[in-house]
Amino acid sequence: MIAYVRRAVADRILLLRALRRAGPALIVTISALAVLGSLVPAATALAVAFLVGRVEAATADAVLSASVLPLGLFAGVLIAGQLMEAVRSPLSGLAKARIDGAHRRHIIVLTTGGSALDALESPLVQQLIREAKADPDNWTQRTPAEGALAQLGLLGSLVGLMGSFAVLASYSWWLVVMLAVPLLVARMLDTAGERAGYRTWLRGSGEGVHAGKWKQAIVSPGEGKEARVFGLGDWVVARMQHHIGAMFEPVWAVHRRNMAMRWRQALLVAVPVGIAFAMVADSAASGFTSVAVVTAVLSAGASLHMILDPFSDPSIIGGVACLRATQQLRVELGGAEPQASEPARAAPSIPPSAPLVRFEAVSFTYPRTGRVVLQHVDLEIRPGELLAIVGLNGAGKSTLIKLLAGLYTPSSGRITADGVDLTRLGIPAWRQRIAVVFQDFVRYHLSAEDNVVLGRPDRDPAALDAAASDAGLDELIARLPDGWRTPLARSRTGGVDLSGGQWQQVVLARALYAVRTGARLLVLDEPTAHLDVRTEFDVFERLAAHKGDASVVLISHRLSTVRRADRIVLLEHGRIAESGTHDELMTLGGSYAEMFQIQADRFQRGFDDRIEEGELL
Ligand SMILES: Nc1ncnc2c1ncn2[C@@H]1O[C@H](COP(=O)(O)OP(=O)(O)OP(=O)(O)O)[C@@H](O)[C@H]1O
Repeated sequence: MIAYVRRAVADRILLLRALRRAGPALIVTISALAVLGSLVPAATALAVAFLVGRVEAATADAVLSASVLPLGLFAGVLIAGQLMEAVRSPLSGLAKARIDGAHRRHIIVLTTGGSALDALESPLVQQLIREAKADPDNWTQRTPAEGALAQLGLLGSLVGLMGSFAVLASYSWWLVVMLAVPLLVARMLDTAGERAGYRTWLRGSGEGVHAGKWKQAIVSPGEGKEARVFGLGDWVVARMQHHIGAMFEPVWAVHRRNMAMRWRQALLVAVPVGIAFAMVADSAASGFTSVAVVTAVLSAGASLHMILDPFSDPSIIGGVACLRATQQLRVELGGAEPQASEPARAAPSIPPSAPLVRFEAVSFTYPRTGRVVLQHVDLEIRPGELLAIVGLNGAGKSTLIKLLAGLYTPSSGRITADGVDLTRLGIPAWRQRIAVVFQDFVRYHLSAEDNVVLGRPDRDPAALDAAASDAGLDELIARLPDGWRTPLARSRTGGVDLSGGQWQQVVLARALYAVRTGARLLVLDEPTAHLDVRTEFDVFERLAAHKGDASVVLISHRLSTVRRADRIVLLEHGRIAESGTHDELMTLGGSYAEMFQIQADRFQRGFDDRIEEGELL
C-alpha cells in the first residue's frame, strides 16, 4: 500500500514537472481556469437552491420577481463556465504544443546523442522509444502534455470536490463519507481497468510496428513498386490486418472485461447515492429540512460523479507511462540528461590538418551476438593518404568504418587520432573532423542543397558549388527545375526522382562539401557501387584530385578502381591479411592478387569486374 501511494505521488510529481515546459504564465492561467471551472457544479447547486428557496418563500404573485436574481445568478454561473471552457481549450492546445514539442526534442537529442547506435539496435530501446516518443500511432497512446494537463484538471477537480463536500457537509458530514468513499473506490476500479488496457497494448505494440512496415510497403513509392509488380496488394493488406488484430484483440478483450465488470462501479455509486437521497428527501418530507437545502445537497451529490471523472483519465495513465519510458530510455542510452544547447564538452583539441589515426589491437563483437567480427586489427591511416580497404562480403569492412565513425566502441583495443583515444576526444568533436558516406546512405526527401549540406554548420555557397563540380554533380543541378532548391523526391511538389548513380553523385558531393568545410578524413563505404566501371573510375580520379590534404578511406569491391590507392588493406574474416600498394600485393601473390586476376579475367570476357563470395577457389 505504501509503495502504491509512493509511486502514485511520484507519478503526479513527474506529470507536474512536465508542465514546466509550457511556461509559468500559461500554467497559472490554465490552473486558475481549471479551479474556477471545477467550482461550477457546486456554484450551480447553490444557485438552484437559492432559486428554490426564493420561489418557496415568495407569494404567488411575486414568484416571477423573486426568481429574477437567482435565475440571473444561475445563468451567470453557466455562462461563466462556458466562457472559461472556451478560453481554456486553446490555451491548453498551446501548452500541449509546448510540452510535447520540448519532449519530442528531448527524445531526438537523447537518441541521436553520443554513440548510441549499438543501444539503438536493442529491442528494449526500440520498445522504449515507441512508448516515449509522444507521437501517438493509435487511440491507446497518450502524450506527456495530455497527462500533465489532465493532472492539472484533476487538481481543479479536487478543489471542486471540496466545494461539493462543503455543500454536502452543510447538511451532514456523514453524507460526505457515505457518497465520497464508494465513489473513490469506483474510480480506483476504473483506473485499474484503464491501466490493464494500457499494459496489454504495450505488450502487443511490437505487432503495430510490423503492421506499420506492411503499410509502408503499400504506400511508399519505393516499396510500393514491388507490391504492385508482384500483385501483392491483398496479401500485404491481409498481413497488415493480421498484425493489427494481434495488437488490438487483447486490448479489446480487456476493455470488454472492464465493461462487463462495470456493474460493480454502478452498484458502488448507485446504492449509497440512492440511500442518501432517500434519507434527505425523507427529512425534507418530515419538515426537518427546507426544500432549498435538499436541492443544494442533491445537486452537489450528483455533481460529485462529474467531478471525480478525471480520476481515472486514461491520459494520466498514458502520460505517466510515456514519461517513465523516457526515464528508462535515458538510463539505457547512457544515463546523462542531454542538453541540445549544451556546449560540446571540453576535449583535447585536434589540429585542422588530417589526423594520424591508429587502430591498436582493435577487436569487436556486435552487442547481443557473441560473434567476433574484428580481431586484433592494427591499422594506421596516415595524414593525406588514400587508403583502400578490400575484402569479400562479410569480412568486416563496414564494421571497421562504423568504429572509425564512433558509432560503436571497440570491445577491446582502442582507436586514436593524433595519439588521443576517440572516446577521450569526444565523439561530437571527432565527427566534425570526419565525413562518412555509408553503403546504405539515406536519400533524404529534401532539396538538393540540403542533401549535400546536410547538417554541417555555416552553409557555404561557394563550397557547395565547388563540391558539386568536384563530384560531377553540377550538370545535374543545372538541369533540375529549381536548381539547388529542387526537392529530390517526386512525392514532394516540384520534386524529381534521381537514378541510383545520380544519388551516389549527390552523396559524393556531400562528402566533398564536408571536406571543403573542415572535415579532414573522408570515409567512403562503397560510394560507387551503382556506377558503371568508367564512371566509377572518373569519380575515383576526381576524389584523388580534389581531396586536398584530407585522408581518404575507400571501400570498394572493384579492384581495378582501388589499384591507384596509396595503400590497399585486405580484410579477411575480421583480420588484416595483406597490406601494401597494388604492385606490392600483386608481387606477394596472395588473396589480393588472386582476386584481382579473377576480376580482370571477368572484365576482359565482358562481365562486370566485381567479385562475390564463392568465386575464390
Ligand atoms: N548491426 C549488426 N549487428 C550484428 N551483426 C552485424 C551487424 N552489422 C554487420 N554484422 C555482421 O558483421 C559481419 C561483418 O559485416 P560488415 O558489414 O562489416 O561486412 P562487410 O565486409 O562490410 O561486407 P559487405 O562487403 O557485404 O558490405 C557480418 O557477418 C554481419 O552479419
